[in-house]
Amino acid sequence: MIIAIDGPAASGKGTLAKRLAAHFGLPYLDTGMLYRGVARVMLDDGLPLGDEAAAEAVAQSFRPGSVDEERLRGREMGEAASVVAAHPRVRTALLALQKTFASQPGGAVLDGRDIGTVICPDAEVKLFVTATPEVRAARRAQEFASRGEPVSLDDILVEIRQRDERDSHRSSAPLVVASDAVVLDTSALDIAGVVTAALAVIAARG
Ligand SMILES: Nc1ncnc2c1ncn2[C@@H]1O[C@H](COP(=O)(O)OP(=O)(O)O)[C@@H](O)[C@H]1O
Ligand SMILES: Nc1ccn([C@@H]2O[C@H](COP(=O)(O)OP(=O)(O)O)[C@@H](O)[C@H]2O)c(=O)n1
Repeated sequence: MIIAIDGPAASGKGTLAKRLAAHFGLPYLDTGMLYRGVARVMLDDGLPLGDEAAAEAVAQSFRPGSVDEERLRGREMGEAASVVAAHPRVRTALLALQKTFASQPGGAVLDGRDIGTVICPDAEVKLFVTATPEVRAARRAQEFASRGEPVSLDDILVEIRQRDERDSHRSSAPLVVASDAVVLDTSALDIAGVVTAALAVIAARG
């Protein structure tokens, strides 16, 4: 079974994806880490994020796990990832790796922005996980604070809105709800509630 999870920043995609992967014993790929990784290498090498050809070259040789995850989770990395992710050639360069991961025997869980629309259009289960920008900003602010990176809630809200805007309006694989996805609004749900709702959707799909 392939479970495709998409949604905007800090909606709880990764949290749900990990829980479902553990529940069903499936491998899990956080595809956002690929774009964060490409952006990290660009920044480390002093390359401008807007240079599509350079970003494509980095993406073509990028190996998941080659950059310490801690260096990908920082506040500026979500924004930087969203800039390189808007380059069509970067998306093409990362396509095969994601499709190969998804085609493992037994299936897989992937989360990102275009899993149900581009990477796994035939996934048995497609979930679009969302929450209000205010709730998502509060969750992310708490996450940064617990990592020792305290931030202003207002600043995080502005950043989340900017990222939503860029991810939803780019020409290549924009963030949209797949026509056959089930939308899970997690604004008023705790993590256990989201997992229960997702398992109910999966059970209903047989
Ligand atoms: N339903 C929820 N209620 C409260 N906090 C949540 C919920 N889902 C996720 N979180 C927390 O919100 C933050 C962002 O979640 P995460 O799964 O990383 O989101 P995404 O992968 O969509 O960016 C994390 O700190 C996570 O623990
Ligand atoms: N499948 C994906 C995954 C991420 N991305 C991009 O990568 C950025 C970071 O993704 P992420 O999933 O790690 O970000 P969060 O939702 O965790 O904040 C997003 O804002 C997107 O621009 C994408 O374009 N396609």
